Amino acid sequence: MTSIEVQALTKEYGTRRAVDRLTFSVLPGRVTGFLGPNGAGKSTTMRLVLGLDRPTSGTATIGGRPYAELRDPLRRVGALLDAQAAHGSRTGRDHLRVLAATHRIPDDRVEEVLAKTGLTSVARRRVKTYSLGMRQRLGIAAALLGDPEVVMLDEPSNGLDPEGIVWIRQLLRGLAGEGRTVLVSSHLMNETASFADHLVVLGRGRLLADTPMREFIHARVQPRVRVRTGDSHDLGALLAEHGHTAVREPEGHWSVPHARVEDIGRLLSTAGVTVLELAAEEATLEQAYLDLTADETEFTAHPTAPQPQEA
Ligand SMILES: Nc1ncnc2c1ncn2[C@@H]1O[C@H](COP(=O)(O)OP(=O)(O)OP(=O)(O)O)[C@@H](O)[C@H]1O
Repeated sequence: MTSIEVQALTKEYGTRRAVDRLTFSVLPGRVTGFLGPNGAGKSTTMRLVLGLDRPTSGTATIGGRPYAELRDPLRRVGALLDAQAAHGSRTGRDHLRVLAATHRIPDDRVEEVLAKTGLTSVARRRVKTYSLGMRQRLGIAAALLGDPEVVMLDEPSNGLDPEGIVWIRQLLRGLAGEGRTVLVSSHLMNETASFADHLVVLGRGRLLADTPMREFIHARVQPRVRVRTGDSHDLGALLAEHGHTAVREPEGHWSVPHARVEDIGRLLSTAGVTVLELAAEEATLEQAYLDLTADETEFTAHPTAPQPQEA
């Protein structure tokens, strides 16, 4: 199957380095989440992979060839970069038929992707009447038209309603399950956590991480046990006797880092403590991501300190 290979890829706009010596691979059979703060270089990298922009140096290839050299590119690579790209005065169906005709793709396939993206009932409407979510679906339908081995989607969940978000998750998992190479950029961490197997994270054009998602989270955020008790016990002292450092949170519960829920539960039960809540707090992708990118964010709102009131 086909991988995307990015090798020492660099793109400068004037004096600004948007992409800085990036090297990574996107492999088949899994969904790779492409993350990074605003302006980190995700869209630029995707544009370079798709031959829409020329690198200053380095290479980006698909199955060993630059995009421009692919024969029948729509059948090899499907991409959604900008959901607004469709012609507003065409119907959704006609937009796809025009694309299909230029690649000798039969009209039956247009009907298939309309059905797959839930657009059959609105296929006769002009694109300018479509909501943002419907345009996203149309962009995804266009990306899937050639039944490509490689699928690249820039912010595909943008504008989708909750049902659409569930749909895209299943779609991405399905594409990877069929052995395709799937690269998806997103700002939504919970979303990305629900569909990605692997992550590539950029900050200011540089590679910050290229790792399986589980490893990415567990290397940065420790799982904790959350406990709330009914008694006014000094839980901190009790847990300290057993080698745990518990922290009392402002909301009133206790957090016990590096602990297992089974051990804490047994310990509290033996001590006769009334337990109201006991849960394993899973580390989240959002925590891990914010930890990694804290210093890489170009646009950060700094809270201003309150100024002394003038008399
Ligand atoms: N055509 C261009 N001309 C000049 N600068 C550009 C151009 N395209 C992108 N840039 C700059 O390159 C940097 C990377 O932008 P890019 O859009 O690739 O980031 P991104 O990670 O996709 O951001 P976002 O999450 O906001 O979409 C930014 O500083 C951006 O201003």
